[in-house]
Amino acid sequence: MTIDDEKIACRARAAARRALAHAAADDRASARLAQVLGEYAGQVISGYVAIRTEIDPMPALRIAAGQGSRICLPVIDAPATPLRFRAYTPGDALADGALNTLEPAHGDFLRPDVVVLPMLAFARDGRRLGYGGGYYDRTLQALRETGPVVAIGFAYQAQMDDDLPTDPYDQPLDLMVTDQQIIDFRR
Ligand SMILES: Nc1nc2c(c(=O)[nH]1)N(C=O)[C@@H](CNc1ccc(C(=O)N[C@@H](CCC(=O)O)C(=O)O)cc1)CN2
Ligand SMILES: Nc1ncnc2c1ncn2[C@@H]1O[C@H](COP(=O)(O)OP(=O)(O)OP(=O)(O)O)[C@@H](O)[C@H]1O
Repeated sequence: MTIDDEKIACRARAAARRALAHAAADDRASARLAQVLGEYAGQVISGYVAIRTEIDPMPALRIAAGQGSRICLPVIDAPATPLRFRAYTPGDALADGALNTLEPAHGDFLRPDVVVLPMLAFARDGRRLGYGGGYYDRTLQALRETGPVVAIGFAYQAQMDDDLPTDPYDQPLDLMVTDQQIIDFRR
């Protein structure tokens, strides 16, 4: 199998585990994410609007907004380009974006200090696998080239896969928050 085929197989397995975890979800993961985001109170924090069975970061983002953080959401400009981030107040209306996503139609473009990002699978060492668009890989690479940024993965523990295939361009996570634990890969 090529690495691309291995990624496709790993995505399919992780999606099935994620769907099971999503059906049984409680609010433990949200509480953990809110706790971690509290350490970045007052900073610019990017979230996402959950699609399919992704774990929902909005409850924690609302709490972060209440702590003086500015929230933003990813906006797709074009295929194979980094995401941009638009200011967002939790509860505001969203518009249809590309690839079945929802995104802010207006608002300032911000550079996030913290990026909370979804995934299909992660490994215990901070590697991550997304849907295959390479959007977050390109985006984190660009952000890391221009200054500090903290990449926080948010997922169900069931999405862990230590054997997930990785390429040299895959951008690692700094922190991982799940329904069961917080892992800091920086130490
Ligand atoms: N919630 C969320 N927002 C996100 C991402 C994500 O993974 N999750 N992204 C992370 O990169 C960016 C968008 N990238 C995406 C890449 C692929 C698909 C995707 O496979 N979508 C479809 C197929 C859509 C179509 O072709 O119409 C699907 O839901 O099956 C979605 C978003 C930015 N926003
Ligand atoms: N930093 C980068 N610069 C240029 N191309 C990149 C970069 N990162 C990834 N790519 C390209 O993006 C494509 C998809 O990458 P990959 O399969 O690793 O995405 P993913 O991690 O599953 O998705 P995402 O990052 O959107 O969550 C690959 O063809 C890869 O060549």
